[in-house]
Amino acid sequence: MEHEVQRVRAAFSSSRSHPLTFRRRQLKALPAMVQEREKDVLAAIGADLSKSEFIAYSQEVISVLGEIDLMLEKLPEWAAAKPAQRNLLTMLDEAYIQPEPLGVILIIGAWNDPFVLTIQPLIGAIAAGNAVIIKPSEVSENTAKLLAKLLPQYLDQDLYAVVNGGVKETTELLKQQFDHILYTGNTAVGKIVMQAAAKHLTPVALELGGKSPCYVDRDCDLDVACRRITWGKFMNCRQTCIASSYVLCEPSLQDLIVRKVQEAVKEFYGENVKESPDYKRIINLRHFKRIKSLLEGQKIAFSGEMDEATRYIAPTILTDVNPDTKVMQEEIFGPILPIVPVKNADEAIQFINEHETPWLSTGGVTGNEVIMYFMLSSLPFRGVGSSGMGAYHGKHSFDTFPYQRPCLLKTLKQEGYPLNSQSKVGWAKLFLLKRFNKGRLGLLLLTLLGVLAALLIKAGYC
Ligand SMILES: NC(=O)C1=CN([C@@H]2O[C@H](COP(=O)(O)OP(=O)(O)OC[C@H]3O[C@@H](n4cnc5c(N)ncnc54)[C@H](O)[C@@H]3O)[C@@H](O)[C@H]2O)C=CC1
Ligand SMILES: CCCCCCCCCC(=O)O
Repeated sequence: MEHEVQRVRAAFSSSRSHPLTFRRRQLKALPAMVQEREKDVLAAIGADLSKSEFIAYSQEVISVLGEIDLMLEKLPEWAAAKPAQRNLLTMLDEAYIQPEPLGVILIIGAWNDPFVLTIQPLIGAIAAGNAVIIKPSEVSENTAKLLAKLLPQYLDQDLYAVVNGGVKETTELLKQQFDHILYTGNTAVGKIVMQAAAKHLTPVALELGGKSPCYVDRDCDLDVACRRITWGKFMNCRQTCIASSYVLCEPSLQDLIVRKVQEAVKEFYGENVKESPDYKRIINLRHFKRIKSLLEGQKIAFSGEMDEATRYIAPTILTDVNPDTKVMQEEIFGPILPIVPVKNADEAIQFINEHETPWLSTGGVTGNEVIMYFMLSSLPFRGVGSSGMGAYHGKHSFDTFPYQRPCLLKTLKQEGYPLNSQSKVGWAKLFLLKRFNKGRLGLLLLTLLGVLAALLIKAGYC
């Protein structure tokens, strides 16, 4: 492992990942890979998560292709140095902010959307000029193996490496020094990642899990609301971190919501959900048993059907759910929709605020919608509090993976050091502190004085 990280670091030290032409070439290789090996990519995702080709493409491939197009279009603008505002003391100097590659980035992916959650951060890291070690989740092993096979065929093999393996390998990787780590996965492991990173003072972006509350108001269009909740909640068997976890509504709406979600399930997946090609399975037996245990003692208003042999859990709705039960305490990450009755919107807000983040301070918010903000690259994809820190997608990836290096290139003419006299400190105060040059007239005078002083300095009179 150490050798692999050193190999990638040596490639980064050669600086060949820096030029924009190189970054563009690497970025362009990714859609080529997706196009030429589309069948393999969709088959691997399908084998891991039983997603049909249509669904795998729309959930995992489209946003990757969109992200690459955006990066290619915006790279020259985002990577360019940005002029910084100068003050009277630096009027003759050059001041700018230059986005610089950080170095070697570690990307640790999760299994639930194994392609997009690994490749989308990779795009940002490449665009920002970094070298990258990619650690796909071992749980989605088909996608992990395919990435290890394909990426070296399309990308620079020394700068971008895939490391496969389980907890042992990830633990070993985390002992190495990186310049940034982006981890997607559960909160408990997020803490392990952050502890490991702290040893090297490595910055982290943690994309973690949590609860995503969904409040259904009496005045909303209930048909539309229930269709959207159904789509987000049961897509990928709700193995999606940002889909609604539970519904809060007035008691009088509860039965209506059950009925309308039930209707939408029938419309989306047919009479027999188990036979629907669009309905997925739970990723493994461990998660199947965990989700099953969440139903103990609950009032099941719809379905609850399960089949351990095929890890099938039907879209299931629980009503009158007690907030103190396990299903409301843990992240569900499965197709179970608890409904918790509350008196009104105020009580819903109070309920959400009393629970662990995401509270009303959430990583993201959607109104009249679920999930879809993931598809809009102009919005940062992020958690807050216990659902994580740091953001990526589009420009936000570009603000995460390079660092913004402040650059001040000073003229050689203006030399006033050392600042060791009362009069020099007086001049510095006058030039730098607003409260010493209050009032428009004073400011104008001061500006004129500054310009005059600057011209005199430039002309060599001082
Ligand atoms: N905020 C976000 O963007 C997203 C968050 N998630 C969250 O991810 C979770 C589901 O993924 P997981 O089951 O955690 O995925 P997982 O079991 O695949 O773990 C994620 C990664 O962590 C590594 N890992 C696991 N245990 C480890 C340990 N003890 N030490 C070091 N590394 C370890 C694995 O090798 C893997 O690469 C859910 O909580 C979900 O909410 C999922 C998707 C998106
Ligand atoms: C139009 C399809 C939208 C798919 C969104 C996929 C979200 C992936 C990240 C997650 O697991 O939370």
